[in-house]
Amino acid sequence: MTELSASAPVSTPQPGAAEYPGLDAWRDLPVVQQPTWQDSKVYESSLAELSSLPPLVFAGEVDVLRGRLAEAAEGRAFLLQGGDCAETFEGATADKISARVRTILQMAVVLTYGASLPVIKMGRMAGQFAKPRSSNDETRDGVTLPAYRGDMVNGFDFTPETRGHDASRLVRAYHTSASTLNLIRAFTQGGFADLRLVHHWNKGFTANPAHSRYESLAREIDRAVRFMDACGADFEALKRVEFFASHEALVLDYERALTRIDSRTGLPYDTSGHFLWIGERTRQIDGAHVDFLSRVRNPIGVKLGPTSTADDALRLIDKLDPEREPGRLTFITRMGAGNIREKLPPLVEKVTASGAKVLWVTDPMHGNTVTSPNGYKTRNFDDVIDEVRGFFEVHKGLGTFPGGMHMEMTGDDVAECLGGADPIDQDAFLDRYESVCDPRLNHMQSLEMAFLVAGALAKRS
Ligand SMILES: O=C[C@H](O)[C@H](O)COP(=O)(O)O
Ligand SMILES: C=C(OP(=O)(O)O)C(=O)O
Ligand SMILES: [Mn+2]
Repeated sequence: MTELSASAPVSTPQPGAAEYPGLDAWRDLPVVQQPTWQDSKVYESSLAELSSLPPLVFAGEVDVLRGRLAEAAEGRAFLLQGGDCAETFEGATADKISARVRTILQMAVVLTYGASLPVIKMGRMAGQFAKPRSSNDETRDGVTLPAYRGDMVNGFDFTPETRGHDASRLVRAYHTSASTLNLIRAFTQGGFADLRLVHHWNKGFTANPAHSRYESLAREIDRAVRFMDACGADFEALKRVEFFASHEALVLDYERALTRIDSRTGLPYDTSGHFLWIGERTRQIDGAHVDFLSRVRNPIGVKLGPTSTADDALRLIDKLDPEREPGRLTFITRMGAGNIREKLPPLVEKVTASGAKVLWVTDPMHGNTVTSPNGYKTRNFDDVIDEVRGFFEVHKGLGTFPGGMHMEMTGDDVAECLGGADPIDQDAFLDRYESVCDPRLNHMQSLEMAFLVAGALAKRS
């Protein structure tokens, strides 16, 4: 875990923010990866505005999700969590959002059908606008500027104006999340996600091995659906899907301003998303992020990289899930393909022995980032697959449940990760590398991954 020195934000409780004992305790703790806003007046007024805006998600939905994740922690469901490394304001278009949702629905169908397990569908969407970085600065051709930290903080263009930390972006992040979530809700509740459209989701994508495989699976599902239809089955349940929104809870002022007291329970919920996770760079046990998230009712994830010890995991459980409530805590392991078989077993063993019921999820992306010879941040599809295989092997060996996967993926035909059945090579990066942060699996690589995981899940039983 990289430690950056804390750059203390100008941070004070905002008028109108929800009152609840302890919600501001994080302000007195060491904090890393926070913006240094350039204008304190804009900062104050942006937070005051955020505090008065409606919640993005409803606490009741958050509770439903906690129940679903509890099922996964018990081995009766599987979590599929995917989306951009960094969403952008510009990228929040109907086409791009629908392609991502479609791809997640397709992956979910592959997994549900192949593994006969309910799949919890969750986007790294509608809020994934802030990035932790390994360096505060970026240098290009001898010019050094602040690193890009996500559209919630600064812009990607390499100019001093754009790279300044502008707090009015917090409000734009909220509105972009709201419109993204609105479209997701429309798609998933308004007919687009109807399982009878299983073929339709594949339209517009070029023919290649994963797509043909998907087509034959869709034909099988179609036949089954027609059969059930002829038998007079009720298809209401197939018309809509549950889809949850998640992001890394990084900029604590934003998360705090969107925290509300639920009128039903009187408890605080961070209403910026259903599920929030703490990143590998901000999971310090005595730090601000862990403290703040310990105080909200949402289900929480924590990324665990290769330096994580079993003791770290146990202390995180004590702090974030003292009641040992299934569904409350998810460990998202991102060890790297070369490490997972050695580093994961002691963590899983000790956590299991402690009696805690956490959900184990694999993020096979973040431990496998490399630079291509032509200078792009990339990942080899083979390494990503190898980490997934390692994750399944370890859990099989220990008799624990491999409960989900966390992917950086997109519905578009980009070229950012190397390899796959219709292989991407580094020359393709020149035209089709679009990510502003980490490389994502493209539509086809994502489907291919879903087939692989469905096979591994099916083999378990
Ligand atoms: O997802 C994010 C990246 O892994 C993280 O922002 C670090 O990236 P960097 O090493 O390019 O800063
Ligand atoms: C920064 C990320 O991951 P990690 O905290 O695991 O490095 C991320 O998920 O984009
Ligand atoms: Mn990333």
